Amino acid sequence: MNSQYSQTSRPSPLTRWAVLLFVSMAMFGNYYIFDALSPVVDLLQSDLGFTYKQIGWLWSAYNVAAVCILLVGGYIIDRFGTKKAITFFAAVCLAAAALRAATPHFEVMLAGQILLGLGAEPLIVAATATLAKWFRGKELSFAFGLNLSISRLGSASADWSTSFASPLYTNWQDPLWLATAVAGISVTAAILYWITENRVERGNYQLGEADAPDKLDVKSMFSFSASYWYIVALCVVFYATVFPFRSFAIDYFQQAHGLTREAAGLLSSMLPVAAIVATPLFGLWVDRVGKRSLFMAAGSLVMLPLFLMVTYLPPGPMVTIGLPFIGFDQAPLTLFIVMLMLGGVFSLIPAVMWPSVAYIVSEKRLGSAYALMTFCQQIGWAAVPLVVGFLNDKYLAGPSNIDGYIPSMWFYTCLAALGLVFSFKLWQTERGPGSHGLETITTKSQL
Ligand SMILES: C[C@H](NC(=O)[C@@H](N)CCCCN)C(=O)O
Repeated sequence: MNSQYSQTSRPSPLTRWAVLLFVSMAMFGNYYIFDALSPVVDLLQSDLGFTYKQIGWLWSAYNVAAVCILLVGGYIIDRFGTKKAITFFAAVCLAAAALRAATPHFEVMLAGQILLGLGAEPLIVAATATLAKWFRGKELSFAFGLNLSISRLGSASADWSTSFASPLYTNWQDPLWLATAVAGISVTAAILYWITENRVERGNYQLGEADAPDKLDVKSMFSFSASYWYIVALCVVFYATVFPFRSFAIDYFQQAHGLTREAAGLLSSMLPVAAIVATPLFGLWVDRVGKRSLFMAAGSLVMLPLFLMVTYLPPGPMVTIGLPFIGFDQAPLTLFIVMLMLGGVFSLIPAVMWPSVAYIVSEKRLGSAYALMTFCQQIGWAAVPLVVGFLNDKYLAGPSNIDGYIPSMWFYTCLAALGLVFSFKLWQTERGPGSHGLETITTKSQL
């Protein structure tokens, strides 16, 4: 791969890290906009009379749109290049955020979420392609880890907005306008990346081409190995559990556990906060020791009891949670521990799972492999909020009937159990003759 680059004419490391910063800022905005809906769930209900089912639809609309665009997103990125694609998709996200904030009508908000799905997921794909282009043969995994950390900071900031922007939470609309402003950061960062890459191109530096990263190759998609499909299956159930749980978490902590919005936001932010710190560290660790499928199985095992723990365990004493500059509040110890554990799993599994595909699939099919994996992920992730919204409505979940949340917690647990089965099957396969080296390949073994 390095042969693609002319070593004498490569851009400086400073330029590379500047590109990482700009692309990561674009991702920061992307993740913030998506997560900004969670802290206003109760306001959408009280101010606008939305049901849980409608709110479930708002999230699922994002995924349905993403599924559709993923079929052509790779082509758009390849055809127009990453700098134009990132800027274009960031602008789509900005328009989506504005549309979502503009009117109290459910249909308009739904259109905003659809537009967000059309912009946000291809932006993530384009960002991955950019990192591959700029960091291949260099610090690629580390760059991915840092990129994911900054993205998660976007998610955490949306949760923290319940504290640092608490005056906005007197109505459903102002927090969504704040998200629109953050989308402006994404567009600005994308333009800065465009300018940087233009300068590099004018300076006759060579970047090499990224692989076509996420173009869906229908013909070859069914010929991947069993290990690949176990990873895809784990990816589907893992994200179909964690992302919807996160989407409903702030409201759930408020309604079922009586927390203030600030405390619920802080508690929910434990998930991305843990991931910000731990994701690159887990990546470095796994690179050193291998044992990737074992790590995935261990993560799935830790996740299994967590939703039942928040449901059935006594809340325990109130403890102070929070961060300097963001704020502090009180939350039950049990919830705090569960969120930290979930944060650990949310760091471990993505840090191991996505790079593992690169060991299983040949480089020239990596784009199709990631596209297919993301495509399947979106379908699972689209379906679950609908089911959870349906269960919460059916069992009349709310502050006066907190048992109404139990069915959805069991539903998450069943998904987590499936994740454990798939990761265990992967571990079995990778310890046998069908192994791809997930357990054995380490940075040392590749020297
Ligand atoms: C790396 C992975 N990203 C995804 O799964 C994206 N397809 C969706 C992210 C949506 C967050 N707004 C991750 O974040 O773990």
